[in-house]
Amino acid sequence: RRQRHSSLPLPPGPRGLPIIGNLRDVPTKHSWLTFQQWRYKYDSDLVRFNLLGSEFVVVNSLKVAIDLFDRRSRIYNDRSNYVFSVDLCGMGWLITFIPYGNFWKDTRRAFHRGLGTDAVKDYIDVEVSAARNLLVRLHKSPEHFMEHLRHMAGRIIMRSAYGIKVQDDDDPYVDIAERGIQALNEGMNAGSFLVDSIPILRYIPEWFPGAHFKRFAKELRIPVTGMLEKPYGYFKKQMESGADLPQCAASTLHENMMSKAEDPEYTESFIKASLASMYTGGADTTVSTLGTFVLAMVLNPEVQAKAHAELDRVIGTGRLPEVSDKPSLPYVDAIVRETLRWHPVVPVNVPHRLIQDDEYEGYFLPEGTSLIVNIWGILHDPEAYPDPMAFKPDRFLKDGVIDPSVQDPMLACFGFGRRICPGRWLAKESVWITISTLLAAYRFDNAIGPDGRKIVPEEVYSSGVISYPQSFKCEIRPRSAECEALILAIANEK
Ligand code: HEM
Repeated sequence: RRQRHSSLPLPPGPRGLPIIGNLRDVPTKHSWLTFQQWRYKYDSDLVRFNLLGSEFVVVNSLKVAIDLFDRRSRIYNDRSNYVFSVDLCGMGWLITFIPYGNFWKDTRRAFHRGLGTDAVKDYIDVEVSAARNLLVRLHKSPEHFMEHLRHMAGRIIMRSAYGIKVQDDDDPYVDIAERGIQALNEGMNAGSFLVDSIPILRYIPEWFPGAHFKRFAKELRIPVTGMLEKPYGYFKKQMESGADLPQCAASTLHENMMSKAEDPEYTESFIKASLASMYTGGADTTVSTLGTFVLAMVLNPEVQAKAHAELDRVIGTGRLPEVSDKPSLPYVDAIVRETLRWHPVVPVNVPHRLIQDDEYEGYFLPEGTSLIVNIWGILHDPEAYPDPMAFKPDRFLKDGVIDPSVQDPMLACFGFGRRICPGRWLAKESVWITISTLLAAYRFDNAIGPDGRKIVPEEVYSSGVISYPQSFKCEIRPRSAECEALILAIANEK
């Protein structure tokens, strides 16, 4: 029991039981729905709960998230709450889990140099070419659309991070990265995080009954380390052999940082961490966003028809939009915003750890508290977004243009403070390019079941850190003969 240093109360929240705290109150699935109910039940934007002695506070409003994570960023952006479990699974290099400190700052700096605001312009061609490749793959096997989206995301990141041109099928580097991501997800779900709440578990030998999580964590280290080392190894080999390397984050970082490094070993360690974090942070998030887009189009044919009408009017049929067309396509822009809002990829972010006692609006927040932002809750606040469960791009428009008075979902969906998603520039660009390209070429409809009736996909989402739409069936067809001819012409360009 910690000594309290304040007479102020803690934020309100459910009463817990001795030792386990609120373990039974926090659902393991779709926790964001419960967090939103708590907001109303306790009439507070800050709700507290306790898990096995660890204090948590859920932030349920944009204003509070900005006040704490942006305005008090020095003390609200640590992540040392996972050091033991992360070390156990060999994930210590992943930016998301690096505690606030010099290694994290250097890794983020490298990320910004490689894929930050300015650098991202260099990869527009990569994103456009990946979106065109997606059109061709969809034409061949539309039923495997989720796999094609995954391939496209891998293609963009491998090329922009390491300069690797991914093969059309069974690419070894995508395979390594995918196995690494799967291992990371399994590690996060396997209970290894218990060692952070109950540190004594660290000393339990692997053979001890119930210590299977330790053996499991050890197995995960192989794919997780492969993801860090193998693509980087390829890049380095190419570089050392004097091969003609395409412009990529790895080459930018070598030019700008490695060549001037006082301690090359240390510099290389954070460069490698930033590059591998690009794939880890960028692949699944992009796939989930685009999966949500396809689901939204199938469930909302009237929205799709409006987008098609806008594209036909502005750029003409049988043509693909270019990035420079963006300002003339406000309805497509509104669809991108609504896709990011409707089912945010990260509904509840990975907790930020508070590094010193603090007070906010009459509540005491003790050092060591883990703060979670209910991103889903913020993006489903009926005051900001009336009828929040519906997919309505029109909510962002007024007189045919984007209405600046409607809260941009990008203010919340990429997180907050110094931990805000460093890949958001790349993500924003590639999501817009892919959505506009898909809308220009294809129509998404309900699949027809064996009984001849339309199959209406359910809006069911997974519950991990990254939330995905459950796999669903749909029909994806070129919008017209002209569009089909365009897709076949792209296929023949190769
Ligand atoms: C639609 C796509 C994406 C969404 C919605 C998204 C969302 C997020 C969110 C909510 C966070 C947590 C921020 C916080 O803790 O407050 C995050 C962190 C992160 N994202 Fe993204 N992201 C996306 C795409 C990407 C891409 C394309 C990359 C890489 C190229 C990336 C790399 C990362 C990394 C490395 C972190 C960890 C940052 C840190 O802890 O310092 N993300 N992202």
